Amino acid sequence: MVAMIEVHELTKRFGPVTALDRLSFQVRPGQVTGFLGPNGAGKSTALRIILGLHRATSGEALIGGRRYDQIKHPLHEVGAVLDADAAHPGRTARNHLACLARTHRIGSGRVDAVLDQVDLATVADRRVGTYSLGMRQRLGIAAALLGDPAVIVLDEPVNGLDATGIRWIRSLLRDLAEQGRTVLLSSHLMSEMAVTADHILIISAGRLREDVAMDEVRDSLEDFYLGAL
Ligand SMILES: Nc1ncnc2c1ncn2[C@@H]1O[C@H](COP(=O)(O)OP(=O)(O)OP(=O)(O)O)[C@@H](O)[C@H]1O
Repeated sequence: MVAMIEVHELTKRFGPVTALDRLSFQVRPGQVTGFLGPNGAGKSTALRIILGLHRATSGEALIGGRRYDQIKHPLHEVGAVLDADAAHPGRTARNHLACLARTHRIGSGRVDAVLDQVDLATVADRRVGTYSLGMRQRLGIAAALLGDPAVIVLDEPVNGLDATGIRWIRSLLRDLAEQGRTVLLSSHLMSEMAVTADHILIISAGRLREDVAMDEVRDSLEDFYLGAL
């Protein structure tokens, strides 16, 4: 189930704006990789191209050697959390996950498994509209894990979460990486990356500035980061 993310010379223009400028990097299995950069650096754009939601102007992004649109059963291979509000507020969490499972030919037993994994089992029959932000984040993660994917991509997963929620996500991501999965998460928070990521990719103005093991820079991360921009 090992799969790498490979980004080759990715360029994305929105009219006159160059959001990504020949961006290249690889994300390896078995570790948490942090995708770090200031607001507007191009992080979300790159993640959206990796996940087939934007088309690149040039270059390509591959998951396990294939573009997202070439993957036959994407939920089985890639789990993504881009937006905590993807579920309809009138639905229960269980219902939301069961529909996703049915649509993607995932066994219904996975619904209970992921509800347990994200600690929502006791509230699974409540409507999502009554959930806190932290609970909605957990539900987004449950949906991403439903197909037991080897690759997990999260855009700013700790935004708006309290200390307990942040610690919970951190330990979940560590567990997923230890299981040999490829975990990529974006953030503009260096402090969060210092305790979560094994490896960091720093981008600014759509270009890769650094690609480095966290152990090499942890002690001076702020200086390193600001120096890289
Ligand atoms: N759909 C779009 N249309 C036009 N410009 C866009 C679009 N999406 C992104 N951009 C521009 O591309 C650049 C990169 O934006 P992006 O959202 O990828 O950055 P980011 O690193 O994710 O930032 P943030 O941390 O603020 O989310 C910005 O200049 C942004 O304004």
